[in-house]
Amino acid sequence: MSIALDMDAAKSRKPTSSSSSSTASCSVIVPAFRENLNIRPLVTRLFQAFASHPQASEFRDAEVIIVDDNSRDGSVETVSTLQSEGYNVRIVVRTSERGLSSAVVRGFREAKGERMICMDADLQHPPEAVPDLLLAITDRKQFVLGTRYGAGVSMDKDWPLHRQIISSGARMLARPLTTASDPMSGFFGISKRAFANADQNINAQGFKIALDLLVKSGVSADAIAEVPFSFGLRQEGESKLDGKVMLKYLEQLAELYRYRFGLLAIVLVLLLLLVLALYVWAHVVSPVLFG
Ligand SMILES: Nc1nc2c(ncn2[C@@H]2O[C@H](COP(=O)(O)OP(=O)(O)O[C@H]3O[C@H](CO)[C@@H](O)[C@H](O)[C@@H]3O)[C@@H](O)[C@H]2O)c(=O)[nH]1
Ligand SMILES: [Mg+2]
Repeated sequence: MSIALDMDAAKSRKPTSSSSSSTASCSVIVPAFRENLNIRPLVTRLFQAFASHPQASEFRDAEVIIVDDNSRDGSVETVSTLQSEGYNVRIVVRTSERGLSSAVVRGFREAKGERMICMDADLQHPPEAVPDLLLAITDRKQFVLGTRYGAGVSMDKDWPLHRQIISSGARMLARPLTTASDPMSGFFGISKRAFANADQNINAQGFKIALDLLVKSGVSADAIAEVPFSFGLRQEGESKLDGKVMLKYLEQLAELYRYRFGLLAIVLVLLLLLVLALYVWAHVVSPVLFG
């Protein structure tokens, strides 16, 4: 078996496909770093979900692209075995770049599908929800967001409290940029066309690529579909989110505020600071000084 670095390791078809793999109606992009143990269950569950969907023919040519940052943990070999079993999955191994968002962008650029989904490798995003997410991308809805805050869905009760708090804070800070309920979600989809609109301006730092694309693709609020899903627990391995990722998010926010509001961003920040100062004065300083 040959391992191609920074290029497709190989290609093949999913077992039930009878059509050419040179075109794909749908692409599923999976950023992955040290996810070998999750790759087989992810890929087999995805193709099972396509095959058993009432509109299975829509997914005849579906492809899965794993964008791996040189994990060297057996992921390439696992993909190769899956290919030999007939699954239309390939792996891009990047050797000179690192990072979740840039991996996703690379996958979107490689994708053949008109409709594209991004999902994590660790099975926190249910593969069974992918067909409906893909179908939610239409001419009118160019963006689909898997949301953890919709009716009837829940965060896994074991998701750590500190992650829930960080996530809510991050969501609040993004409010001025988008009306979407869960712009922090790593489970989302975009049409090739909307992605092309954003491509020149993407900031592929950090983890929050959906937010960047929401702002830069210029999709209007009514062109965003939302599909609730239950956010599960990572199956194998460890989360890669750390303090550095959170800092990158603040940098990204500053850039997006500038992008969206220009000079007004500075006024907005000053206003926020003023409100904060007034609050501190009224609730902390004034009671101490004047009783
Ligand atoms: N190629 C590549 N993939 C990466 C990298 N860092 C993380 N990934 C992959 O990106 C996916 C998500 O990484 P996790 O480390 O599992 O992130 P998380 O803490 O669970 O965060 C997820 O949920 C957040 C919402 O709470 C999302 O905001 C975030 O984007 C992500 O989906 C996994 O498939 C992981 O292997 C990287 O540097 N390179
Ligand atoms: Mg995870």
